[in-house]
Order: sequence, then structure tokens, then C-alpha cells
Amino acid sequence: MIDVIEYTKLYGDTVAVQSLSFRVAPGDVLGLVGPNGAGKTTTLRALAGILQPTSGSIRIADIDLQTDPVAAKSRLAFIPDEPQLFDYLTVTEHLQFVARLYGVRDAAPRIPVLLEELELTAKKDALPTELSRGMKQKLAIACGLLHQPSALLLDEPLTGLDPVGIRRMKETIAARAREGAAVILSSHLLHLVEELCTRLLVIRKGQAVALGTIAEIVESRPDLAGRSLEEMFISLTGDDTVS
Ligand SMILES: Nc1ncnc2c1ncn2[C@@H]1O[C@H](COP(=O)(O)OP(=O)(O)OP(=O)(O)O)[C@@H](O)[C@H]1O
Repeated sequence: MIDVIEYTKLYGDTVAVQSLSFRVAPGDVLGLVGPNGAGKTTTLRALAGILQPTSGSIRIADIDLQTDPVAAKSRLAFIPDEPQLFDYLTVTEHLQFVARLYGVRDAAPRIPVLLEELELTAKKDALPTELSRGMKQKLAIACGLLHQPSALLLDEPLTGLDPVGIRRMKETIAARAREGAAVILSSHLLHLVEELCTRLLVIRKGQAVALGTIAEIVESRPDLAGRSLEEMFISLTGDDTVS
């Protein structure tokens, strides 16, 4: 479960996110969408405990991220759009290191299964410099999944993946939701969002302009009925939505 209550983040005078409140239940995949600069990355970094809120609070699996950050962070995984890897650790060593950090007891049998799921078995002894962009992305995701997080935060997870990799990544994300993770996925790829997400949060200029299933959003905005998600996005994030 992910709970965001009146979250606000200012960078100096810039309001990046304003009074954002939403909940992601176990098994839900929330699509976080909005134009460039809308506040998506700021929101994900806040949920990962990297950015302190200016005001408001965030709870991960019912644990307050500000008052008990270590416990809350141990229940989540944040996979940023640019994979952050260690230059001198191989693929397998990355996973072994993460297993130690998170105290994963059954890492030894789980690592080969994850490597296979993410098509990295052949590269298990490779260093990051020997991996393609897509392989680095897959390794970052494998590291995030190893401790079976209750909350999974993904920023543009398909960047750099080939068509087979994209299909497998979608299956990987959907499988984690089926197993009970609360997933937030930020992407500009609206077809991915439409396929994978059970609910949408559309933000613009740091404010929520729509939240719910597509049916719920259409119910509150009947003018959007029959429109494609792309048309809905353009209409919801257009200049007349937020003053
Ligand atoms: N470190 C920072 N210092 C100052 N302003 C920032 C900082 N990071 C982001 N911002 C500002 O906060 C706002 C939200 O940025 P954010 O990166 O969250 O947007 P985004 O929705 O992820 O955009 P994109 O789709 O382009 O990745 C923007 O106005 C941006 O310029």
C-alpha cells in the first residue's frame, strides 16, 4: 500500500508538486502521467524517500516514510529512468550486494530465477561497461525486485528495451502486481500505461487533474467519452485545466 497525503514540494520558489493525495492498493498499477515538468519524477523521488517533502506525508506499507525511513524504504523499490550501477560489480555481484543490504535470506536460489526472468543469465559475470543500455535497465530492475518490495516505483521502465524485452518487462511488472505489490509507473508511453495500469493519476503543473480508472475519469468528465487515451491526456493537460 502506498499513501500520499497532501504532499507538497517546493524547489525555492518553484512549486513542483502541490497538495497531492492518492492511494495505491496492493495489486494496483497506478499510471503517473503528465507533460514534461509536471512533477512526476519529483513525486517518485519523494515516494522513494530521496526528497523530503515541504509539507504532507507519505506512508509505504503503513509505515511513515519520514518518521521511520529505514523500515519504509526496506519495503519499496525505486527504479529510476537512468540505471545507477556500480562500475566494479558484475551482474551477479550487484544482486548479491543488494541481497545483503536488504537482508534477503533466500537470495542464492532467487538470483538465478531473476536473471532468467530478465534475460541476463548469459551476462551474469559481466561488468556494467559490458552491458547494453537495455541490459543495464534490466539489471536495475532485477536489483529492485530481489527483496520482493510491497511498493514498486518505476520511472520510464521500458527505455532502451527491445520488443521482446518490452513484452517481458510488462509481464514482470504485471506479475508483481498480481503477487500483491502496489505499483506506480511513470511513463510518456500512453499505450503502455493503458495496457498495464489499473488506475491513472494525471498531473499538470504539480497538481492532480484526474485520478481513477479511465471509466471514473470519463464519468467526471463526460466530454472525454469515446476519446483515445492520447486525446484524453491532451485535453486533461491542456492550458485551460489548471489556473
Ligand atoms: N532539483 C531541482 N531544482 C529546482 N527545480 C527542480 C528540480 N527538479 C525539478 N525541478 C522543477 O520541478 C518541476 C517538476 O519537475 P519533474 O522533474 O518532477 O517533472 P517531470 O514530470 O518528471 O518531467 P519530465 O516528464 O520532463 O521528466 C519542474 O518545474 C522542474 O523544473
